[in-house]
Amino acid sequence: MRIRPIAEGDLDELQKIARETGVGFTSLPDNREFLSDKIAAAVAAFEQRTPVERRNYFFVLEDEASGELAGCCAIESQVGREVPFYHYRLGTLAHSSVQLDLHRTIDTLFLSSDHTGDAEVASLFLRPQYRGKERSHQRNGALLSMMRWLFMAEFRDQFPDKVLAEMRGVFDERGKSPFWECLGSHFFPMDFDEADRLTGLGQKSFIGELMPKFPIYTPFLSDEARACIGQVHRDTRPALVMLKQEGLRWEGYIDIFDGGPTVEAYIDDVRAVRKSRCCRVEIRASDEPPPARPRWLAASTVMADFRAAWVSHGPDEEGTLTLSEAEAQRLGVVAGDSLRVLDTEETS
Ligand SMILES: CC(C)(COP(=O)(O)OP(=O)(O)OC[C@H]1O[C@@H](n2cnc3c(N)ncnc32)[C@H](O)[C@@H]1OP(=O)(O)O)[C@@H](O)C(=O)NCCC(=O)NCCSC(=O)CCC(=O)O
Ligand SMILES: NC(=[NH2+])NCCC[C@H](N)C(=O)O
Repeated sequence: MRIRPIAEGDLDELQKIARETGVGFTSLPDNREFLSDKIAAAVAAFEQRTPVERRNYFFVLEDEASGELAGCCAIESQVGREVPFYHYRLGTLAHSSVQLDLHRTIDTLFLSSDHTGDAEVASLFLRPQYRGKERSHQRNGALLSMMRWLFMAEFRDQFPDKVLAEMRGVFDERGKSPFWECLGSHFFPMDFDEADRLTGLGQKSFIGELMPKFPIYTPFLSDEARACIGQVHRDTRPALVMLKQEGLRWEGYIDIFDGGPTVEAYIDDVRAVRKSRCCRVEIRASDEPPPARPRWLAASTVMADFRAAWVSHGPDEEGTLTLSEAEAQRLGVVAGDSLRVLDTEETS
């Protein structure tokens, strides 16, 4: 399995993935023209033809044996530069009366665009047949999620100080979002799917304009809606676990439609950004069977034709990484090239 930038020829496969993503997966609506534009924008980003603050790097995970796309992920260099990027921030208002000797604090949602200019990791999706439960030895989900930190560490000067991720919120068994039903639907007369589709197509700001701007006291929401605040969709839990392991935290920002949490960090504080390092490649003649659970992640140090994959060993004390022929080919390197590596099991 290897990661590479998306290419023009991937449109059919990307559309298949878009159909599989399901409710609340905003960034991949099943719209061929949109997906085609997304690919073109990504190709231009990897070729560094777009300004650094407008780059949407879109990666795919490719099954070398079948040529099939197993999944995808993305990094947006800066959000909210073209259209406003809204959240609700969960804050506290204190209400007190000295005369009555009463002091109350009430949770309140404030409309914000505090994350304007931050980078975003997004669009993390692995087809079900490639997920942990089916093929636990391959750590495909971790490869997709974590390779983005190697990319950001390598091209650090092209990213801002902070990074965020918006997580899919909670939906009931009928696919309805209790948060949307209680809040958004009063201001925008359509179901969540339609609002989410418009958002994915880039029209979130226009919907955002119509959402309530004054602070919302959460006791006015239904119990079901309140219970969604900061909670994620079942299928998104592994994605959140992986981000938290890298040090991203929920600071009280939520999605204005489904209440899903936004997690964030300073890029320089992200564990994998801090721990990854460059090494020089050597090639060995013999092949060995891959380890039962790969721990070393390697990625290109060049942007055009970027690659990332698991490798069976880490670098030695001199910083030399010895790869098998197959690994070198997978990563598009020859002896003497450099790669960025990460020990994914190294803690803190
Ligand atoms: C998120 C992924 C790609 C993850 O892939 P897998 O399911 O194969 O993951 P996995 O290898 O089984 O697990 C990854 C890590 O999470 C841990 N883990 C797995 N399941 C867990 C659970 N239920 N609760 C807590 N932890 C769990 C494992 O220990 C593992 O770490 P170790 O390997 O270290 O043991 C997939 O589940 C998926 O496509 N989900 C549906 C789409 C989705 O909701 N995507 C997120 C949307 S939100 C978004 O895109 C923004 C976030 C982002 O871009 O990162
Ligand atoms: N609250 C939400 N539903 N946010 C969107 C989450 C999905 C994911 N971050 C994406 O890029 O599509």
